Amino acid sequence: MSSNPADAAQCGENGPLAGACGNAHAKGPERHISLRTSLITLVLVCILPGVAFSAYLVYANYQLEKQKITRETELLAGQILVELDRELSAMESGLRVLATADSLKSGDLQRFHQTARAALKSQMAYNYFLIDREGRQVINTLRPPWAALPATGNPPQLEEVFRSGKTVLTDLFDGPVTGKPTIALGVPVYGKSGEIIYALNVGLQPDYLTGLLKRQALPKGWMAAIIDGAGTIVGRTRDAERFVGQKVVPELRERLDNSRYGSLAVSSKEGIPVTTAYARSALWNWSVATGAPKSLVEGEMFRLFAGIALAALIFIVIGTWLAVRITRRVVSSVEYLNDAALALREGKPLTLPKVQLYEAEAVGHAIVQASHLMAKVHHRAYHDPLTELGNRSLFYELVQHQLAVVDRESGSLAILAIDLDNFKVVNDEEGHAAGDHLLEVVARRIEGTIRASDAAARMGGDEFAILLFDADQCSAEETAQRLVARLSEPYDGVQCYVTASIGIAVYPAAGNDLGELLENADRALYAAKRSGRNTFCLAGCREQAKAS
Ligand SMILES: Nc1nc2c(ncn2[C@@H]2O[C@H](COP(=O)(O)OP(=O)(O)OP(=O)(O)O)[C@@H](O)[C@H]2O)c(=O)[nH]1
Repeated sequence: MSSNPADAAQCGENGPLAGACGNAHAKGPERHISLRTSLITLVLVCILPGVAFSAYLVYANYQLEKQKITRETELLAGQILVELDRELSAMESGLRVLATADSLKSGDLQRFHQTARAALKSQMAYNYFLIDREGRQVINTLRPPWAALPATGNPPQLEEVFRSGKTVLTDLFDGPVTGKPTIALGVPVYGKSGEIIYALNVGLQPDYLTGLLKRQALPKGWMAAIIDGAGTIVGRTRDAERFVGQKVVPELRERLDNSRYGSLAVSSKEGIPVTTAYARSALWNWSVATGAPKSLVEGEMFRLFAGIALAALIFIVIGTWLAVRITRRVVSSVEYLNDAALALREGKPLTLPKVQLYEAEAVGHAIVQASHLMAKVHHRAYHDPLTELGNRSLFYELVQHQLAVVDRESGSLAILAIDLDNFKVVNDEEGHAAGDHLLEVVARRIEGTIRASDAAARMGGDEFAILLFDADQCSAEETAQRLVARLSEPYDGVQCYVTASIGIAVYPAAGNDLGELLENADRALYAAKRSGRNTFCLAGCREQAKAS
């Protein structure tokens, strides 16, 4: 309890939870956090690290996936390049065999035309054409052997065949006969004396290279392209018609010029961000590039992030909802318990407070038990154990209280002081038990004689007192008259004749406060005794007793 009555009063006025006030005073100002805030914090503390860790795992997985995809694009670029090299090498071998045809060496170009056309059927080649040392086409399987052929328009790269005698793979150029984009693979044709007399070339269409790419097992959404030595796209898995003949994006071009293989993040010709890998052939100076859209990996990551965010949101909503429910339960239980604890001071037995928590229920039971104990103590403090009437303390409190009411409402009240006559004789002659019994009967007779709204008390020994509410002199005297008569009636089991004397004090005539009223009532009582007992006397009236 607070040592300062003012503080205690203040605590009492602070509402149902004022019980906590005492501690706050004892320990000084403390930081108070509501249960709801604490529980919501708990929910967040439990959920957020899990969310952060999950997000980290998703991000780490994304990085791994990115590395994996980079490796796979590199691997795929290498595989396609091997395939391309193999195809071109096979084509070169066929071309070299064709270059040794007797008809070429003997100069029978018409017969060679037939041989070449026949060879077309077994090759993926578009056409064969023969160029002499002056760069003129002398045979083209796209034209009859006697037809005139363009004297110019062949790619200068093919001149290298005559210079070095090596196989040459040209970049993309517009075929002088068809006017269509073409690639040529040329080998030397040696004459009888061992000099290079022609360059025999096979023409390839970009469709052939695109077809080669499409035969590869590319994961869904991926793309691949074949790039010539000038950085021009010569085959492409996606939108080949649109992009074949165009240069690759500058970033890739730069990388192709500087390294044989590698990877980079770049946007494709369509503007799609792709993880790109490239590999340049050691044989032909051509490259293969493969690309995996970043959205495949990032989309998966964003889907996972969205899933985590949604799950976290659901957990937070459920956790908060539970926290609010638990808070309500705890707070309502604490309020009920607090109300019950405050009601203890009234000294009335309580019923179990309405609590929703098992732990609070145990406290509630303890409070109920305490209330029963308090009620007993309270009853004992204010009641006479023998007669069960109120005792002196209760009587004084009642009179004090009623005097305040009467003053406010300009009413009246009367006090009757009663003392049994010759009661000692009962004790002496019939024993203490008989005396006790008689006192109990006297109490019941007093209660039966006054109004239910009046109050009777045993002041001690054989003395009783009565507070008559709203009583004036006349009604007080009538009541005293009835009491004297009732108490003088015989008592079962008691031989002695017992009567009672009564002193009456009417407020305000007989005194202004409790002390004066009691004193005057006692005086009147002794006046009644002096006037012969078994009668009553009004305070302030000189022994004007009325015999019953
Ligand atoms: N049986 C019993 N006797 C009590 C109790 N309390 C007091 N007494 C007795 O009650 C008597 C009261 O004394 P008095 O009032 O002087 O006796 P009285 O015979 O009534 O005398 P008057 O009032 O002058 O008529 C005493 O003998 C006490 O011992 C009680 O609780 N039980």
